[in-house]
Amino acid sequence: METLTDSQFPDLGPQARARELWSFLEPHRLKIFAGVALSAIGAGISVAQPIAMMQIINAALQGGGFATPLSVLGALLLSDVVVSGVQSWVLLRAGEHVVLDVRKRLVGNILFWRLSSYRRFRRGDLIARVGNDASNLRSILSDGTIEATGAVLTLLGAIVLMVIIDPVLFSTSLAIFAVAGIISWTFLSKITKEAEEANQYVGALSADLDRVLGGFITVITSGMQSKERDRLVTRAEQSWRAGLRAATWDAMTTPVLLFGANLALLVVFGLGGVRVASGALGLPEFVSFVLYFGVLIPPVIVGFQAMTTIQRGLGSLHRINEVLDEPAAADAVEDDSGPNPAFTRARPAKVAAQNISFSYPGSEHPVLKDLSMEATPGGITAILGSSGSGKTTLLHILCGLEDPEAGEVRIDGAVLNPASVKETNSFTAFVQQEAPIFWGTIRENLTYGVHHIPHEDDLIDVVSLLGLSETISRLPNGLDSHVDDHGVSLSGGERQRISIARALLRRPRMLILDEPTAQVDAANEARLISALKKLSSQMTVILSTHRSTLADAADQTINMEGD
Ligand SMILES: Nc1ncnc2c1ncn2[C@@H]1O[C@H](COP(=O)(O)OP(=O)(O)OP(=O)(O)O)[C@@H](O)[C@H]1O
Repeated sequence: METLTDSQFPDLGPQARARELWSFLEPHRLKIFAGVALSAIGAGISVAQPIAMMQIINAALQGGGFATPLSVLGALLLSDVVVSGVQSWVLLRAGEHVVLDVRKRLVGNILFWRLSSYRRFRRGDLIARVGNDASNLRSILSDGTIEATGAVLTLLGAIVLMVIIDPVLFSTSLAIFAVAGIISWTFLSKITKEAEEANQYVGALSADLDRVLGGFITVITSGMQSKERDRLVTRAEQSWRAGLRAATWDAMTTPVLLFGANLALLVVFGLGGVRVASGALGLPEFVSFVLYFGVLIPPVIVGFQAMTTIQRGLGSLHRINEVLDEPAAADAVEDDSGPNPAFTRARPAKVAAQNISFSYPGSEHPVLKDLSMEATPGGITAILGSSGSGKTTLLHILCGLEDPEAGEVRIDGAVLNPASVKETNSFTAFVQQEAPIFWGTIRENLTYGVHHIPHEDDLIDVVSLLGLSETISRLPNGLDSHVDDHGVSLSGGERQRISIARALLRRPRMLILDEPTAQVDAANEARLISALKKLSSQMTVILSTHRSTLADAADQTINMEGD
């Protein structure tokens, strides 16, 4: 079991983290400033309460009227409740907005990545970043900022008034409190590091779970359930251990502060008593100083607790930014699925590759070396070669999913590059070897990525062309029957034929099929061949295959081994 090392948890430093955090908060600055302003008002109200109390004591000592100071105190208490309620509402809403924004940015980026970016992440880990890590940012605003801003402002107000009342008493008690504060502060960065590590392990747990679910039947039939369970439990324990370490630092923060506060309070009472006795400090001032000290302790504790919440949230920030830093297509905004209607039933694409070479990152052996080919426009070009000879890689390069290291692909004479790939995608249909079926109905799967809702007759034609009519008529709701996430209620051959039907419904100018008959029986293969023969005059078909029948039906064959 691999572990995640320290190098995966770079210590960015508080400034870098604050900058990163601000990039997410900035769009909601008005709500946040409103929340902070309300915090300031709330802090002012809290700080004013001991002053009102001092007025009441003065009135008692001097025999004055209580009515005014009492009603002022009542009004302050009431407004405190209202202001803190509104402030929480504003910041909680801002927190929800931030999470939504982060999720929008994450999915908006991920969906427009190049293939090379997908390979850098595990699928389950990406899901955890969009789910778990994005949610963690909410706590920065909902718990952290609400409490931290109120706490800091109350603290500042209390400090100013305490300095005015008795600077000597204040500086002595502050010195003791400050030592405890400095010690607690050092714990905060440790909390971020441990929280980030815990999140990394949650990501690894999700990725491992995704891996098991993806091959569930293999797991069961290989008798690997216990081993896989242990692996998942180990991931959960790794996250738990990091969480425990964060909790330990978190738990130590408050007691250290409380110890300092209690020590300082003893000094306030001792030294304050001496100063009242010597006449250096009046009794009402001493009482309000003690009250201010009481006002000061909770914000410090709450402020530090809020900082620990923020530190935990920051533990997710780096993981979110890793995803956002991956380059996405520049025009990652509009997604017009399906071929451009202008190309519908238009001429077949001209597809040529000139001297292309390609290696996968980290591999010393090139998969493709100086390869040139030209597909037959309006015909079938079959790519042949042994397993691992690079057929799929070539198909990916021909439709712009991968960029060759050397050489170029030309579509209709124009060089295919990341800028033109969207245009190419608009008239291309690609059928993967794995023939993925999406959660939804058969109809939704057939029309996925099809620009126009096809006429029912067209659907029925394509379904019958691929020999799917009987399969679909057996399903409870025909075309509107539901298939599950992995299409497991369909056979491999049925999945493959539905994927091909989907591609044909796009009416592409360039149809790319990766081993389209790998899971199809002889009768259905013959059916597919005659369909392709019929349709290929309208499109350029490029397919990879190991099957001789399919190769024999092609207008041209290209052997990857060069024979
Ligand atoms: N993402 C990847 N990273 C590194 N190497 C890869 C990657 N994908 C494929 N390869 C390697 O590149 C080579 C060509 O793979 P490719 O899938 O193109 O072969 P293929 O001819 O389509 O094989 P098959 O007939 O088995 O489908 C193989 O050696 C494979 O191991």
